[in-house]
Parts: sequence; C-alpha cells; structure tokens
Amino acid sequence: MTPSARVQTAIELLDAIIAAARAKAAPADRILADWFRNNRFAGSKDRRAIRELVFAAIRACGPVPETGRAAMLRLAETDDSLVPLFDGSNYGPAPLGEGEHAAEGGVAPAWLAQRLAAADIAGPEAEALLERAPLDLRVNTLKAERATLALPAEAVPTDAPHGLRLEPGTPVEQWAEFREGKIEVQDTGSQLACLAVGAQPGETVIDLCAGGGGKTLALAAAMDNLGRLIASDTDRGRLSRLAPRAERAAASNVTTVLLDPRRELEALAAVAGQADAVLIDAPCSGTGTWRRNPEARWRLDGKELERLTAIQAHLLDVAAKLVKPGGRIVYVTCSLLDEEGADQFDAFLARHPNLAAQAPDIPLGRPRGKGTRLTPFHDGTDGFFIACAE
Ligand SMILES: C[S@@+](CC[C@H](N)C(=O)[O-])C[C@H]1O[C@@H](n2cnc3c(N)ncnc32)[C@H](O)[C@@H]1O
Repeated sequence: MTPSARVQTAIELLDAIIAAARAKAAPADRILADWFRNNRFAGSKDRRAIRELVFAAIRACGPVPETGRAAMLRLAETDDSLVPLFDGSNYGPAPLGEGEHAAEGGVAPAWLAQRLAAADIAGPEAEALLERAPLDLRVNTLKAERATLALPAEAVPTDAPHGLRLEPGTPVEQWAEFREGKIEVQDTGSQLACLAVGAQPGETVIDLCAGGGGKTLALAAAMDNLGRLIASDTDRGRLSRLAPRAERAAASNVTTVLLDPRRELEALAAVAGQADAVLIDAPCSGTGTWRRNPEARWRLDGKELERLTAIQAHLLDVAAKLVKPGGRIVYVTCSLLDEEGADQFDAFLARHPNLAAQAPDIPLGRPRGKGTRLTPFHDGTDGFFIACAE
C-alpha cells in the first residue's frame, strides 16, 4: 500500500471506531482485527503502519471527533509528514479543502478533563495518561525466579518483586517461557495491587472480581498454591478464560465461582465471614488505562460513571460480609477519579466504623485519601487507586 492509501484506510477505520464508540459497540482493537482479517492484501508493514496511525489519531483527539478525516487532520497538526499525503492520489485521501477543520485536541472530553483536574490529574500528569505503555511481565514464582530466568530479550527489573520491563511490542506471546507459564504479561501497577493483598500460604483469599484471572494467578503464586483461593465474577465468558491460564501457570488452588449481580453473597455463602483477605478489583471507568485503551475516554459518560460507582460501593459492602474479623479488604480501581477511589473508600469506611484503613505496603505511589495512588507520570505504571481496610 502507498503511504497515502494507508492514511485513507486509517481514516475509514477511524470512522468505524467513532461510530462504534458512540453506539458503545465493538472496541477499536476488534474493528482493526476484523479489517486486517478481511483485507489480506495489507501486509504486516501496512498493518503496523495503519494501526499506529489509528491509535495516534485517537490519542490526538480529546472529545469524540466528528469524522475519521477530522481526527487524522488533528494528528497532521503535530506530524508534518502526514500533510503531503492528502494528495488526492488513487486510494489516498482527498486534498485538504479550504478552511477544513481538524478535530479538537486535548486529553479528554471537557467534562472528564475537569473531573480529572479535580482529582489533581492535570498538566503533565494528564498528558502522561496517553503515552505509550511499556510491556511489563510478572515472573511466575510457581515455575521460575526473576534472578535466574533467561529471556530472549533484555528485560529490566521493576519495583514489583517479580516484575520485568520490556520494550512495548516485544512478541512475548511467542516465547517458550510464555507458553510454559513462566511469565505473565501484567502491568507493574497491577502486580503491586496484588502485593497489597499480602496473600499468604494457607489463607482463604477471595478475588471477588477476578475476570480472566490476571490477579488471581499472582495471588496463587504468592500463596505458593497453599490455602483456598476463590476467583469469582459475574461474567461467565471472562471467568471461563481463567482455567486454561491457571493450568499453564500451574496455579492449582483456585476455585472459580460464577456470581449473579446483586446476589453475589448467595454463591459465596459457604465462605461468608471466613476470608483472610478479599480483593475487590472493581469494575471502573479505566481512566488509568488510557495508555492502552485511549478510545475508552470517548465511551464514558456521567451516567456510566454513576452506574460504576454504585457497583463499586455495593461490592465493597459485599466484601465486608465475606471477610473474617481482623481480615483484610483490598479495594483497587484502575481509575484516577476520586469518586471511584479516595471518596468511594472514605464512604465505605463511614458505613463500616468497625473497619480501619491501613496504608498499602507497596514500594510505589503516593497517598491519596486513605489509600495510595499510582500514576503513569509519577510511577510509570497504569493509573491505580489501592486501599486496604482491616
Ligand atoms: C477490573 S475488571 C477485573 C480484572 C481482573 N481482576 C484481572 O486482573 O484480570 C472488573 C471485573 O468485575 C466484574 N464484575 C462486574 N460486576 C461484578 C459483580 N457484581 N460481582 C463480581 N464481579 C463483577 C467484571 O465482569 C470484570 O471482570
């Protein structure tokens, strides 16, 4: 494909991504994957270039752009090499029109940028939310040790006890060490959220919102497979991905439990009041993960945020019923908004005067309310709020 044709293809894909964001339909990654599958004439270099153009254009636009072309024009304002490619050539974009407008830039739609600023995420802290994320690994201590594991590419130890950092795009999924379950792809912030649980061999630990089990596997390793680890979620599809991952990682003390929304305690009745620790990796707006999902900021609205904060409050109250007296509740969101973090946790403690906050014992982050906050700018991790109560 010519460079102009790649730009035009990226514009058309952006049109599809914008429409899907408005309709809360397929995510950008899926739209790209479908297009690549159906257009085999695009070679691997074309695919890489188109993907980079699409994601750079998404990052460049704060609010949802009107069209893919307006988004690309916004990107062209910061990348001079794109301007001559609007040349009207075969398969390329039409030449620039007189007074044609580029989409609006910025970190996020205005309402959301304001909410972030209210949580002290502004200026460089806000801009760093859209940088390219590194590729972090967790060495699975059930199968390997960071100090002795040899990998095909240079990896730098991170502040997480078993963490390694690689260049973004390193094809780790093709490595034998990945297939053998010696390494997992996991952001350092996520690894530290698991560390905050302080899971010990022999304990009963509940990973209440386990999803596909990213954190469950880290907890199983911390427990050295000893004790009970319950991984629950309301999403059958996500939870079903856990078993093969656990097998690959040799995590053998995990039991999965499918929950009904609002009736979570029914399925977990057998362990109510018995857990040494409950991790709530709550569903959230994901404002801390825009480095990986920049288009998520086009999908969020006030109503969705309200829905999420209500679920978070509910799950915190569920956890309070699962934990045994003196047990630990660890609340985690990959959001930097206080309504999902510090304020949510304060409200929980006010509803449960028998519980007290404990500062999470992790090597990165800064205090935020009664918890700790990690940010891409300050900590080089995804954005997280992590708080513990006992
Ligand atoms: C942030 S994701 C979890 C990611 C996962 N812990 C990991 O590390 O891969 C939040 C999860 O909460 C789940 N969830 C939503 N509502 C829930 C509920 N009422 N009870 C339990 N899980 C719920 C979602 O299905 C989603 O998988």
